Amino acid sequence: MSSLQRHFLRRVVQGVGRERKSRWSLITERKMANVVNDGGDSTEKIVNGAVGGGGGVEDVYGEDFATEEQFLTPWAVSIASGYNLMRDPRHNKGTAFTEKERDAHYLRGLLPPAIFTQELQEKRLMHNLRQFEVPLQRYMAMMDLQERNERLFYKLLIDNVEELLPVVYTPTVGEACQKYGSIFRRPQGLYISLKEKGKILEVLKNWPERNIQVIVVTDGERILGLGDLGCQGMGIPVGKLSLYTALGGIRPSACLPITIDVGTNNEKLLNDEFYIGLKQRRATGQEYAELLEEFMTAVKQNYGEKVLVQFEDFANHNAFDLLEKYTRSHLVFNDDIQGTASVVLAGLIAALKLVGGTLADHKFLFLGAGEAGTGIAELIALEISKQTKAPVEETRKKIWLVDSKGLIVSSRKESLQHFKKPWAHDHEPVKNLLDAVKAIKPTVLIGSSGAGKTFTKEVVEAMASFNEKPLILALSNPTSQSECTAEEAYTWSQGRAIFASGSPFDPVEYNGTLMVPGQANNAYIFPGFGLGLIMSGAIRVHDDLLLAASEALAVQVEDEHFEKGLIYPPFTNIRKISANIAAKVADKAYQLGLASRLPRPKDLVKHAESCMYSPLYRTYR
Ligand SMILES: O=C([O-])CC(=O)C(=O)O
Ligand SMILES: [Mg+2]
Repeated sequence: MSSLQRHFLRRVVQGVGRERKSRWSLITERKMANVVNDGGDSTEKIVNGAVGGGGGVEDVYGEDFATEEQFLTPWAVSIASGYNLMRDPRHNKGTAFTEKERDAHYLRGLLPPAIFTQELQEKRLMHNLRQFEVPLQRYMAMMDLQERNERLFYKLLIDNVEELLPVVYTPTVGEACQKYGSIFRRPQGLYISLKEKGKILEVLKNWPERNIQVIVVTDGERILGLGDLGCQGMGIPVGKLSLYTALGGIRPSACLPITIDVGTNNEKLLNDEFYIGLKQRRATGQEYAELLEEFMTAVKQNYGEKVLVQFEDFANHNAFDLLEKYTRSHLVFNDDIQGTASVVLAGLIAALKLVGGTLADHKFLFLGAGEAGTGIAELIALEISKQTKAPVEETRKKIWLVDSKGLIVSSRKESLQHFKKPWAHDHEPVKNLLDAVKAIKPTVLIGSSGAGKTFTKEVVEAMASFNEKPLILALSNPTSQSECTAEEAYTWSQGRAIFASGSPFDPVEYNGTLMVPGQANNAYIFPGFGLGLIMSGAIRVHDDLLLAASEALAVQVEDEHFEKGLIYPPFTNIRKISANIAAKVADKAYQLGLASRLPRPKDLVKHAESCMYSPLYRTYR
């Protein structure tokens, strides 16, 4: 018996209860088996699990996978029919099961007689959701829906993306992580703690899905700008992966959220009776490195080398090292360093239409020299180098960073962490941000410190005193950590600032004009970027792929957006945007010889669209 067969058998034995045979679920499992067995290289559409764009098609899985014999193999026994089918969020349709399905799948009497369309269910749920005034209640209602009816969850999220992104993602996900222990209902991902040391491969095998394409992993040490939330950081991988599906079209069963629990240094959590993690201080050094090494090895062993591992919300001191260590052996991507960099670069490229000049004509000042700050700075330097052919050592000199000790200058070089060293330029010491703004006179001010309210009135006024249109990006999340609000940026610059922030702000009226702030959030990039990697079968990430993603996003800002002062397109079109990003990333991967899925599809945009998961219900025969 193969390990896959054993796995399914285990699922059956683990009390799935009834052993009624239902064709569609068998066929689903067979398809997964095929994908796993052929190493993921069957047709691309199957690889990404979207058949003909999904929904509404009779028996979309086709009959060809199933023979009577396969029906009788033990591991292929139906895992859901009747009551269990309704309890299976991946296949449940609730009141939308048709008469035929109710007959065929033992659902008679288990549902009230009315049959709803998915649209009507959506309308009802959106109405219910809007009754909750507290964002966290909306978050919990959405998580409940995801646990109950996955396709409906994604339909809501995709159709109402601007309204629901702040609910399942920043800022609300931040609060959810802070309170994760009390609101915890069902595990939504894998927890790998120090207790699992030596057994990580086995733990991975406990996850019910085999064909994983994207893992988002955190160790919870720097959750958004909220600091160490330990094991409760799980909300972040869960939220990011729901965006991978909703925004990038990766099918949900291919997504795996993981939290690595090496303890927490958060005293409040250590003393909280509802804390769900290990109650010990963080393991560091060799103990930490060994656990991560075991994890990365197990991931590759279990899922192959094309699984994308996205590092999320690790603290600076681990994030850079992990990325550097695994970038040559695994398909890894750090969203906070690389995803944020790519989205900000896109915004800057787009903003040139409003502020004029080339990137090389601008001067950049950052508050915050961690993952986001140095990641963005480096990508800007690379792009300028690409455009001007100047060496990157030169182009870095247009970029200045301020950390907690003031402007980073060469006289500090010895005491700097390695990721700050490239930014230590010659200048006399400057103690604080305001003085740095006055001394450097940047055209672009970027906040990436995780510290809220740090772009004070004086700082914004200084920016506005020597820039006609100061470009101000307050990237820290969630909203409470934003360097300034949209209203402050507009008011203090007399309505001249071009402003975008990591967490969303509502439009602001200034002197009778409605100012619309953009959201410079990595959610624009990682879903499409990941799709591009997956559909091309990329085996490594390269900086040029990030640059390709930035350029792909920037060109999708249209005149009507610029007229409103926006430097990002609205999220409403995000799936189309993601398909375009995916196509450009895949194209670059093919050019660089990093793509393993051959032959290269001719029309990569169309191909990306055809690979995307559709949340529409399927009809079960
Ligand atoms: O999650 C977000 O909204 C953006 C992000 O990666 C972070 O702030 O760490
Ligand atoms: Mg993050």
